[in-house]
Amino acid sequence: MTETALKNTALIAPGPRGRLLVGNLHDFIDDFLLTMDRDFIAYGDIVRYRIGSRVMHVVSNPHYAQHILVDHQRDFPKVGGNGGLEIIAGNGLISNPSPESWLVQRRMMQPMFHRKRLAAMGEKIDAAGARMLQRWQALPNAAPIDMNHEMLQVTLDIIMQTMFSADMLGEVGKLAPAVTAAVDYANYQIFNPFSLPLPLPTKRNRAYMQARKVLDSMIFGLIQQRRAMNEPLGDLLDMLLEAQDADTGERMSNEQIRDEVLTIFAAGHETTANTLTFAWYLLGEHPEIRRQLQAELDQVLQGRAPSVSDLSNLPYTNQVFKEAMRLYPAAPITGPRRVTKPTQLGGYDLPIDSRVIVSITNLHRHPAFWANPLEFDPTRFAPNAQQPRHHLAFMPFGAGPRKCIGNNLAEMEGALLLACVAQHYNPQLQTGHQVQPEMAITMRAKGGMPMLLKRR
Ligand code: HEM
Repeated sequence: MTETALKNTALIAPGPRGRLLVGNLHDFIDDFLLTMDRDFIAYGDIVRYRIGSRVMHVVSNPHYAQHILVDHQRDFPKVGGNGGLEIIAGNGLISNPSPESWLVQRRMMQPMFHRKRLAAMGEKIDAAGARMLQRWQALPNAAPIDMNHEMLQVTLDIIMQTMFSADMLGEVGKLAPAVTAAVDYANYQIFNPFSLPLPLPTKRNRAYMQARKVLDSMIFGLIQQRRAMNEPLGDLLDMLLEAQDADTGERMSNEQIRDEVLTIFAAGHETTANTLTFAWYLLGEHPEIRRQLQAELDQVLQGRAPSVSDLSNLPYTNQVFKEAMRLYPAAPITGPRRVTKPTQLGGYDLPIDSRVIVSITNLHRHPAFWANPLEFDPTRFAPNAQQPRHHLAFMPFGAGPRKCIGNNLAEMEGALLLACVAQHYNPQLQTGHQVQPEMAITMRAKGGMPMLLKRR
């Protein structure tokens, strides 16, 4: 069929009615995750929304994800100017909307995240896990903790260790609270599109500007200090400084390095921490699965501390982490893409210049691709149990050229931290707490995850 013929037969996708001027914005602000879930059940794999005057579709089918993110990705570039992560990461890899300059950046950064290079950082990850356990040893049995806070602390420790070498960690201690303040501001901006512009000195704006100042001066200081050193330290900062465009030999400017450092900070620790937090909740609710995980750890490790090099011998541990990512993907949607060519998906028209988002949450729970989709069952990922399903029915790290660059690091640290904790503890949700996921740039547990840290 020609494009014109396609257009003539296209239908407008179903979706909830919006309000007069703002369209469906209020649904997203009220509860983004609930809206996506409810409308998927009510309307199906493509749902049409209106945000102000702009049409946006949320798609929840792996075939459509393949079309948008992989096969025709050039026709669906990532959109800039959305606030959110861009506020922190500027022109960093995750938020750069220009396909040309993004490609140069991606080629420069890809080798940093190669499995072999990351394995060389394994000791730093092992050490961060050991530090967490040491901290916990001082607590009494069944001490009440916020598991989300604990997981954020350890993943931040890992990203600090791998990004900056240990001798600089004292200096960068101030970085973490400034990143948290900037992420809070970015999150507020997403759900409050009519908030007062930055130059106006509101309390919130001033707090953000202050955090931004700390981040800039500290990162530029570290870059300057490192450029003056002769010895490479082998951390991510070194790799950013050394990264070169293979074709032109060009290196990154200080501003670009600052943006990439903040991108890796912002994209690289909360995601893994939130996944682990939900994994502890799931394991607490399913003691039989936790016991199976512990049996594997006991058998393979024989009581010694786990290390990154053990992970290839811990298949069930890896499966548990994957299944937690399936049920609670830390990035529940892809960033919005712009439709630049007349497109039909599933018989519905996606108009030019409209936006399209892939719902990772809905793909991961799609009843056509998963048996008992809401059940926590790590054996779905056992090598001998792979059901014939579309490979994008599970895509916690996205797909296509803009797939997560940190996926290997996330899987490595996720499985290692699961092993570290499960070897010694049976964390249990505190009685009476209702777990509710919420969207805050990443998917996180609303109000944290109050648990009792029971020793095994
Ligand atoms: C469980 C942990 C993680 C999850 C679920 C996750 C998920 C994702 C997803 C879905 C995307 C694609 C977004 C899109 O298509 O719009 C993405 C991109 C990205 N992620 Fe992750 N991520 C995780 C961990 C990490 C880590 C550890 C790092 C770095 C240390 C990282 C850095 C990035 C970057 C830089 C991009 C942008 C890639 C590009 O556009 O070329 N992520 N991530």
